[in-house]
This record gives sequence, structure tokens and C-alpha cells, in this order.
Amino acid sequence: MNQVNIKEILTQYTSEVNSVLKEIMNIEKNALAPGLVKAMKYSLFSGGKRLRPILTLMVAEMLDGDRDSALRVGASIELVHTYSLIHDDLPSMDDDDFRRGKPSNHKVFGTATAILAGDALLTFAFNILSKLNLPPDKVLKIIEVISQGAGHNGMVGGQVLDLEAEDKEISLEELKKIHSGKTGALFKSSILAGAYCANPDRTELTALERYARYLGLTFQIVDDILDVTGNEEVLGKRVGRDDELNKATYPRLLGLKQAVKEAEFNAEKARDSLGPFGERAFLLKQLVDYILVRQS
Ligand SMILES: CC(C)=CCC/C(C)=C/COP(=O)(O)OP(=O)(O)O
Ligand SMILES: C=C(C)CCOP(=O)(O)OP(=O)(O)O
Repeated sequence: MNQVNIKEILTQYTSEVNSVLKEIMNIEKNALAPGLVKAMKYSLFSGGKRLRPILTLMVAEMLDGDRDSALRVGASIELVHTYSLIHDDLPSMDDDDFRRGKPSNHKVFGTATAILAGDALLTFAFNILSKLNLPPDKVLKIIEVISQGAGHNGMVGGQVLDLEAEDKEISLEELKKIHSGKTGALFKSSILAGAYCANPDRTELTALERYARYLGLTFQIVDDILDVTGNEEVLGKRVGRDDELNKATYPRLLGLKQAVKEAEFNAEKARDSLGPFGERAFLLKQLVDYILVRQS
């Protein structure tokens, strides 16, 4: 299968994820604050590659897990991810006016509503997870891996380090820590939560953790590179922002050429991690290549 086919497959998965998101977000009726629901839906349905839910689904499928549950778990993670984008764009954080090809949430609804829309998306994600049709021990495990990845030792912690590193010289090790936290941690949650929709054994979990570590890093290095070389219309967000904000990034620390090499190195490691799954990991391997050469 080549790159064209993986794109077709991703389109199919994206539309399945979007259907579940639509069903989950059918919450206008009896809404306490209709304006809040509007703000939540605005960012959630502004596009987005849905990579995290797709990962959840692919892992669950590979391990013969419960597909319907994986779709709901993935959708919950997309709510968490969307909250993080809304907050990331706030004036007190990266102060970005565009996201997913549209004005950022706070530009349309104001800062207070944007903060609250993010809060509500995060909270709602866990409400959806509490209603999963899986055995209670699996539901708890899924909640554990998602809350861990999203929280103080994961995405939120990484975001704090990212903000603290502005205008500073930091080492490659420190940068790796930032990227693994702010981006890698939720990738890991998506992958492990997909595994817990099945019955993974220790070897499989260890392999998937390694895959997640390297895939998350690859993704964020490519994101750093695209902020230098990417096209705003295709990306749906402004480029050159990292430089304006004096952000610690791979191209800034290593130069563009070496940053590309680092992305390739991590991508190779991600592919290697899938060894124990053999042919069954075909799509997860294709996804690595897609992320490595992505333009949006
Ligand atoms: C708790 C919060 C708010 C976490 C934010 C995590 C996040 C969106 C990282 C993206 O990094 P980025 O700023 O490099 O991405 P982009 O280029 O898309 O703005
Ligand atoms: C972690 C980062 C770099 C934020 C953007 O993530 P995506 O590139 O997955 O954003 P969407 O497709 O969901 O908009």
C-alpha cells in the first residue's frame, strides 16, 4: 500500500470519528448556556486531522479490541486535544489569531468564553468516558492513561515548560522533555487507551509505549519544521510564530537540516518499535510515514 492509500484510509477514519463527535456533541437541547455549546462546537468542528482518535482506533483494531468503544474513547481524546488548542491560542499563552483555518476561539467568543469552552470540553471528555460500554477495570485504566497524559506530568506540564522556555537557551534534552510533555503525552494516551479497548499483554504495551514516545516526538519536530517551511493556508494556522515568540524548537536549536534528520531518526525508531506486531502493524507504520511527510 502506498501513501495515496493511507490518505484514503485516513479520510475514511476521519469521517467515522466526525460522526461520533457529532453524536456526542448533540447537546444543545436543555443546554444551560447555549453560547458555551456554540463555542465548544466552533473549535471542535473547524477541521482538524483527528490523528489522536485515529491512533486509538488503529491500535484497538490491531489488537482485535472493541471498535465502537475505541471510537468513543478517541472522540473523548479529541475533545481534550481541542481544549488544549483553544487554550494554547489564548493571549496569555501563544496568542494566536488563527487555528484550523478560522479565527481562534477567543477571537470569536472572547477570552472568558474561550477559557470556559476549553474547560467544558475537557470535563465533558471524562463524562463520555464514564459511560463507556466496557468492563469497569478497562474504563478505569483508560481514564487513568488519559488523565495522566493530559495533566501536570503530561500535556499541561509540557505546556508550562514550553512557556517558561521562551527567550531562553535550552539544551536538546530539555527541548525533548517539553515536546514529549506538551504533545507526546497525549499521543501516548491515545495509543494506550486504544490498547485498553482490547486485552493487551505486557510485551504489546511496552512496544506501544515506545512507538508512542517516538511518534509523538516525530510529530512535534515536524510541527516545528512546518512553522518555518509550511504554508499557512494548508496548515490553517499562522507560520513563523515560534520565531516571533522566541520559542525553543528543533530548527532553532539544531538548524532546519538537522531537525529533519532528527524527525527521520525518531520516525525510524517508531517503526522499529512495532516489531512485535509484525504485519498487523501495517497501518500504524504507514501513519509514521504520513506524519513525517505531512504538510498540514
Ligand atoms: C494545556 C495546553 C494549553 C496544552 C497545549 C498543548 C499544545 C497545543 C501543544 C502544541 O504546541 P504548539 O504551540 O507548538 O502548536 P501550534 O503550532 O499548533 O500552536
Ligand atoms: C500538538 C500540536 C502541534 C498542535 C496541533 O496538533 P494537530 O496538528 O494534530 O492539530 P489538528 O489537526 O487537530 O488541528
